Amino acid sequence: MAEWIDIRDGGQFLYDPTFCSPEEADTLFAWLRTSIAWKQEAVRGKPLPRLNAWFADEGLKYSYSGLSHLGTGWLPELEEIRSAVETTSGTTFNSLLLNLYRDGQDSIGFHTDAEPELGENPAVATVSFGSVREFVLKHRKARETLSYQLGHGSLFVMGGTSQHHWLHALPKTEEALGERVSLTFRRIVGTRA
Ligand SMILES: O=C(O)CCC(=O)C(=O)O
Ligand SMILES: [Fe+2]
Repeated sequence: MAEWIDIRDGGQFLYDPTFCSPEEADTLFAWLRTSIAWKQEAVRGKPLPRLNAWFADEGLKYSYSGLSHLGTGWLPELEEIRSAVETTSGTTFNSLLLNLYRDGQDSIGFHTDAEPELGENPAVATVSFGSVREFVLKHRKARETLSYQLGHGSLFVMGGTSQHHWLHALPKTEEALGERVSLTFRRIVGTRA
């Protein structure tokens, strides 16, 4: 059973490399590639170096890339993963941002997931499929970085005060890598329509 690990300044994470069995992970990865309407979003006119999709509880309002969205519900497959993530992480989630990194040149730069609509100490749970990618956490003030190789079928949860003190990123790499999909579950609070 994966355990929570304390990091500097009240941050916490949990890593479960065998969250999905290899067979489950293969099936879900193939399903995600073909069943999700992936879109390249642009922020201030600049295309993001990855593709995205969103799901949220029906009627839930949230903003993303500067646009307001209204949740329209879940697909059964995603609901099943959400429920397993909730059990392992001991947290509940009402929204999901999916990322598709097409190759090693797709990435996400250092940022926090500290949007006000996620509340004071948000937990963000990431399930990974496909190519193994490096996930880096960097403390805002101390010279400390933590690096994890997020593998096919793994679960990584950031919790506690992580989003106040730590930035995270999925750096570009020159390695010839195939696709990776990440499912990032979040809980939006206090914005119900
Ligand atoms: O793909 C990942 O593992 C990280 C994605 C991320 O940080 C985000 O979507 O906010
Ligand atoms: Fe993030």
